[in-house]
Amino acid sequence: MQHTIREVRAFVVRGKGADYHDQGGKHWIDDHIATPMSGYPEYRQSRQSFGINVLGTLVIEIEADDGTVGFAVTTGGEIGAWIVENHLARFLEGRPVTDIERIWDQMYRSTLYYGRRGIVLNTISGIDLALYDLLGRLRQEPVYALLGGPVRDELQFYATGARPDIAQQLGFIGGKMPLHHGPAEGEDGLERNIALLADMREKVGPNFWLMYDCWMSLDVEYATRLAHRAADLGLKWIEEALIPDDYWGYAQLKKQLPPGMLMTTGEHEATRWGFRQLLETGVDIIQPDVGWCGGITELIKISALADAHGTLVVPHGSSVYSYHFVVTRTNSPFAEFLMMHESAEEVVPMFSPLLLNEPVPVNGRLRVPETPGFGVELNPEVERTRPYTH
Ligand SMILES: C[C@H](O)[C@H](O)[C@@H](O)[C@@H](O)C(=O)O
Ligand SMILES: [Mg+2]
Repeated sequence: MQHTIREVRAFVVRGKGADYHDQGGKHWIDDHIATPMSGYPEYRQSRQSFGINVLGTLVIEIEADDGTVGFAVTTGGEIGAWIVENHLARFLEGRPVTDIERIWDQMYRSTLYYGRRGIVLNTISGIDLALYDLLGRLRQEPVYALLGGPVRDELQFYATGARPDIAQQLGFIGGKMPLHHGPAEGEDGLERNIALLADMREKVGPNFWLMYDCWMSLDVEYATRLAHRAADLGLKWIEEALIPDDYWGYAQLKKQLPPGMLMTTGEHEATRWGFRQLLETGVDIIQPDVGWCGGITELIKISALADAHGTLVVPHGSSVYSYHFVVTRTNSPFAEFLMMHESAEEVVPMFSPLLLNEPVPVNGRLRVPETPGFGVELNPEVERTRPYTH
């Protein structure tokens, strides 16, 4: 039976949730982490000081003609809600739920004059994810079954956070740390970056994966020096060393890295075109966020392009939205789990407290639940507002 879309609704949630950088108190994720703003000392201690958490969470609900509601969450807040209600809803309401490709193409093409990447693609991603959630609920199938089914029984994860030593004890296959010091802090900062890595290598032994996430904070020269110093400590990959638009810098960095060290990036890239340009740099692993790159519909295309290049796709941590995708792709052998516990010492749901039934890895592994859609529900105790209607 064909179902049509009755209404699209957009809500905003403030605090934690999908805008996972929006944490309070003393959280490892906001503790002097190197960023593109680190050249300004006043913005060096905290990423919230320059606004990493200004957007907030965007919640998108899509209701079918029989009352079934699919939803998804992403980073987008009030700006995303405005785009949904005032621009994109027109391409969904009254249309078959299965019109996913046509809806995506119209959302992308109709926003090209002000979109292409960033908040507009976050919003398009959120709508696309909500459509897949709705379709899964209508068909009573998990999203991974709509994507061709699992190619592995369970997912294995590396953990991102301040404590790779604890991640090792918790059964993860590796630990990715945020880089704390960028070029503006000179040789002293570089030595401190290396000292932290050396200390962690001492704690985890020679074989546990250790990675640095540079969050767009470096230049080619500094990243090259850091990589060569870190090679002796077995750094497995250097992540997002440069700003996303510097494809030329990434191509240069890839040529200058020590043999065997991987170059990874992509969480702030979007669309098959952006990733085509990134793949031409020789990047070893791309890390699209399914809530930011264009959703499942676009990530399928990005992943196939990467597969043809022999490039792995390990999506940026985005909870169930990446798990249902990764489990169906042969070139996604493992996934990321972001440790959102404030000291990264415990496994807690990534988007907590926003979602009910949000699964987490146990001993670094997870069987994706067979529950219809993405298998999660919105927590009714989390306050949300609908700032616009149409
Ligand atoms: C840990 C990093 O600084 C970011 O906060 C993180 O969101 C992202 O870059 C990641 O790869 O998990
Ligand atoms: Mg990253």
